[in-house]
Amino acid sequence: MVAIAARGLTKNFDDVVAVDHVDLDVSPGEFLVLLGPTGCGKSTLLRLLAGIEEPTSGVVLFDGVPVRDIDPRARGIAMVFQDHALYPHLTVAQNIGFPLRTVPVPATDIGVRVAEAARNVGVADLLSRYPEHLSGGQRQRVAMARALVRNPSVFLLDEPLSNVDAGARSALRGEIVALARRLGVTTVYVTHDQIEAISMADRVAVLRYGVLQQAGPPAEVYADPDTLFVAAFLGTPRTSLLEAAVYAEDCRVVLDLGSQVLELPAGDPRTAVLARHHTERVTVALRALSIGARGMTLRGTVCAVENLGHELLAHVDVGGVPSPWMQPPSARAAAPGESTPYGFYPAYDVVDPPPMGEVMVRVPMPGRVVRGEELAVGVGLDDLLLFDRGGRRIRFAAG
Ligand SMILES: Nc1ncnc2c1ncn2[C@@H]1O[C@H](COP(=O)(O)OP(=O)(O)OP(=O)(O)O)[C@@H](O)[C@H]1O
Repeated sequence: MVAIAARGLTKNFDDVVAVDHVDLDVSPGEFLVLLGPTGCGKSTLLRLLAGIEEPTSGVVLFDGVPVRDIDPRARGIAMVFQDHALYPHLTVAQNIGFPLRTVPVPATDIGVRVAEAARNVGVADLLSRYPEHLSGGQRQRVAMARALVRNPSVFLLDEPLSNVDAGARSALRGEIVALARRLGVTTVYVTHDQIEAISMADRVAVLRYGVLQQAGPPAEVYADPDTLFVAAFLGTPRTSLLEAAVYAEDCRVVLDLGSQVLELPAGDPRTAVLARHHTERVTVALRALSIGARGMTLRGTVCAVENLGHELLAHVDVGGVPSPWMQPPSARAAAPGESTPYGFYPAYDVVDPPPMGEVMVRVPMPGRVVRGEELAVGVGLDDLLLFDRGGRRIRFAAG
């Protein structure tokens, strides 16, 4: 098992800073997921970690040794990409065994290793087939077996499931994690899918414009985001972002949302911390709320209801001012596929605009809520994630 470390890792392509002073450690045997929107530098960072891209500055270390000083064959890296790129004229067995052609392995061992790799990824019964007779998921399994047949110590995967249909994808997620654990390989997995990241990672590292925003266990990064970007990027249903001004007077602190205010509980030491931000504009990030009293109250009108089967999701217009961070590409007449200045595409795009000035409210089944209904929604102090104008978290706890 190998420990991977990035130190001050930077990669420029002309005037594009694809990876910007990244410091990151991946422990031996860890499953780390690089997460971020398209163009944020995930693939470039992965290639830098593999030593196949030369950094503009900084270094990648494998067990303390610069990866560029290690002979590529001795790095023990297996890579899997989005386009599994199998050889169409070779059978599954021949595809899996292909990397062993260049290593001194006795012919009898090749068969054993191919069979073992195939078994590991669940394609042992497909060995004599050709790639054209495989489903997308099966092809990606074969690509993984081909990568693993050399018994690597580092496994690097770049969006391996994006061409796999939704049904096979969720099964493969679990299998990839189980496989990486069983083989004890240090794994770095790239995705722009937050659900994939959260469900697979030991730790998730969120990137935006090449800058590492936060790295930590998924539950921690989700619940305790350091930046507005992380709060907005992680969350299903999407996190609502509302503009507010802080107003503090004596021991009273309110968040002025424009059409209504949230009065924070007086006397709570966490409230006192916020008083230091008197008159500042902040962004309030709210994950889906639930019905019921929670100290503070937001009032609004139900403007849409989604039936998710196990619950209803009410979009409640609270008359808030949507954060400028959330302007969709349509607001700037961006070309399809273009990212916003904040890198939100594809999480927020023209077809599926973000909830503007709304909050999401979960209504458990059997529940009833209809469009046009007035709702009073409870908000607890712990529900509020606040960010300053630079998108940095304002924490209630002192320090
Ligand atoms: N070889 C290259 N030459 C010039 N610019 C590049 C090159 N490779 C990447 N870039 C740019 O660097 C930035 C990061 O690209 P990268 O492919 O690493 O992002 P990504 O997060 O993996 O995106 P995606 O999810 O779309 O694959 C982008 O702006 C991209 O256009």
